[in-house]
Amino acid sequence: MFELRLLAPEERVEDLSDALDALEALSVSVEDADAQTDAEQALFGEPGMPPPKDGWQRSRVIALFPDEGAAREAATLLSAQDFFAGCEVVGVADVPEQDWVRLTQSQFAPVEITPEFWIVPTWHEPPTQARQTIRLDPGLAFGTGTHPTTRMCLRWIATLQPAAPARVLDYGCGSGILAIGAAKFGAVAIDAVDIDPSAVEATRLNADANAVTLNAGLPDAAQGRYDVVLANILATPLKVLAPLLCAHVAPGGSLVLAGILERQADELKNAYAPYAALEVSDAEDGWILMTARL
Ligand SMILES: C[S@@+](CC[C@H](N)C(=O)[O-])C[C@H]1O[C@@H](n2cnc3c(N)ncnc32)[C@H](O)[C@@H]1O
Repeated sequence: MFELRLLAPEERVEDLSDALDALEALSVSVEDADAQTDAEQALFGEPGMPPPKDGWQRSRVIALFPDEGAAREAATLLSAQDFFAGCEVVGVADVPEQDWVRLTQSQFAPVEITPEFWIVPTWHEPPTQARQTIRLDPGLAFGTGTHPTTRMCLRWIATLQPAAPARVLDYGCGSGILAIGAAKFGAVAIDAVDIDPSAVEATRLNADANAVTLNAGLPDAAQGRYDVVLANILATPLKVLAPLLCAHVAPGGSLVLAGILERQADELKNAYAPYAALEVSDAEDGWILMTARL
């Protein structure tokens, strides 16, 4: 395979990517051309959402083609377009054959939640100190343990006492990682719900792979009261869902919310004030975990 390397200002990245797709590039990736320099720009997206921009001030756009002729022809065609103004062809290079599966897998190492609790891809051996593991491979649904919001929820779950059998609701389950974590820490009756049917399917598959019994479904599968209600979504839907989520928490039960940025703490406290007194109980990389006892 051959890669065509281009430089583009931020406002040209979308047009360039669309044109490369139309020219049947096998893949198009965009990187910060100033990465690892003082001019590097951080682009943050909320969990499950794309970053707020299409590219960086100076973006490196790399398109993969099956042969050199196709890569060079794409460079010629693009250079003739009006929207190419301000862009630059850096070159065409041969990409050595690689074991792509192995390369992709090598990017997903086990993730430590606590020194004894780890998320471990199926192609890895669990670390020797792991006493509890969730086996999970990257898939279509959000939740592999690499995002701070998921990790904070899992750290909270790891404090559950195995002696107290708990009915748990995972609202916005994604991959099902929180529901599976709750099962590993003693929960006995677990409902995991999501508006996305592919997340429901992923949750079922991941639960089976972890030998965990749970009930996965669309949101109306959540019924009655639970000892623990977990929801890692985003601040705006969490505010809308406040009465519904709180109505699912049993008296004396716990509400655990994530997907909230530090600066959103007061908005969330106010939205939940009629039902629960939310407190910030963990923080990581600008994200917070908010919990309440009802
Ligand atoms: C950030 S992911 C969290 C996944 C997983 N629970 C975790 O902690 O990694 C949020 C999930 O919530 C789901 N979701 C978003 N809005 C929802 C809503 N109103 N009701 C139920 N699920 C929702 C999304 O489809 C997505 O799978």
